[in-house]
Amino acid sequence: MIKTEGLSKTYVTKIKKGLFHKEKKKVEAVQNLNMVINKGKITGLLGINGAGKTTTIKMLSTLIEPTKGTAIIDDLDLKKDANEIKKKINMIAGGERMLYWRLTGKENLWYYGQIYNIPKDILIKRINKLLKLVGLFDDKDTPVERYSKGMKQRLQIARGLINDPTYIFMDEPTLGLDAPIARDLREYVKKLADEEEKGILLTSHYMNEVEELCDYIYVLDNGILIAEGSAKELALLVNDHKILRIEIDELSFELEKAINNICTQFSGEVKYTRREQHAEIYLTTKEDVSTSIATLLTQYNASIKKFLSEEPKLEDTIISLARREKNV
Ligand SMILES: Nc1ncnc2c1ncn2[C@@H]1O[C@H](COP(=O)(O)OP(=O)(O)OP(=O)(O)O)[C@@H](O)[C@H]1O
Repeated sequence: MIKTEGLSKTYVTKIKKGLFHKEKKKVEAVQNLNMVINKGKITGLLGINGAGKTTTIKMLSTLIEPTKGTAIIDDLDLKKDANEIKKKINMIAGGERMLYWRLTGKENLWYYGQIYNIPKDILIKRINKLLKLVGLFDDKDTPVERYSKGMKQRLQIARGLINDPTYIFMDEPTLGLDAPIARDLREYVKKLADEEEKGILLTSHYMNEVEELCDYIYVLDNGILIAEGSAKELALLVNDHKILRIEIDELSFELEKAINNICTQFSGEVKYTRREQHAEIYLTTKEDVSTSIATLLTQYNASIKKFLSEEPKLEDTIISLARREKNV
């Protein structure tokens, strides 16, 4: 298990003021973060741009030192045991960084294996296993410059697994990939947690990806942890209304009046749109009124074309949470 304890990072940069004067500027990128990452689970780290996600991953990967606080990784302390921790972790970033384009896929993995001092016989077996895992075995002797975007990204995953890490930090792993390739990658990520028991920390701008993959989510805003929970739990924190989207063949004024009554009763709002062939009803209420509305539609013999009870989207939730913090 990884447990961060008051993990914090303040960047100090100098900005030019006039010709000869420089002023120090402090950015509190991450403040007092307490978070848990379990083995065999995918933990999400979300936030709008500049929230502190990459900084958190860089600290956990021992690339930058925390200003305050620490993290305990199994029994090791991030600040004191960085060398031991490096063997247990790895980072997978989106994009095409960290790969050597003139080397083949296999040579890239060999190079990174050498950095970790992995014994030759183990490394050969592991490289073959990883190339098969990410579906690149047949292309192992092709230079990376001839790989497609998706192939490069799959090689990134293999590179991130070369030291057989217990914990993997994935920063936007599907960034810029086409939908089918991204879907395949999500499958790999799921497999790593479910079948290989890896503990994964994932940041992503794609909300559907986070909703689909993450067991537990932490939400950062301006470096501060503002919420945590499963996607459903987070949605419940801000979305206190339910949405019903209905389409019927014909909307009589009596039925409209009856729906209005229910709506008033449950402090809701309703919008009607009459079209040539059908009518649309968009209803938001504090409580779930789907059963009452369905009963009403049956009573009035309405011919129902669509009846959708919508779940609040995680993206709306994150934006609402961030707004709630700023009181806007
Ligand atoms: N090396 C640095 N020096 C100074 N400030 C930095 C540095 N790196 C990041 N920052 C600042 O720290 C804050 C957090 O940045 P970080 O990159 O961790 O956020 P993020 O959530 O990953 O953002 P994004 O989604 O845009 O990648 C931002 O205000 C950023 O400008």
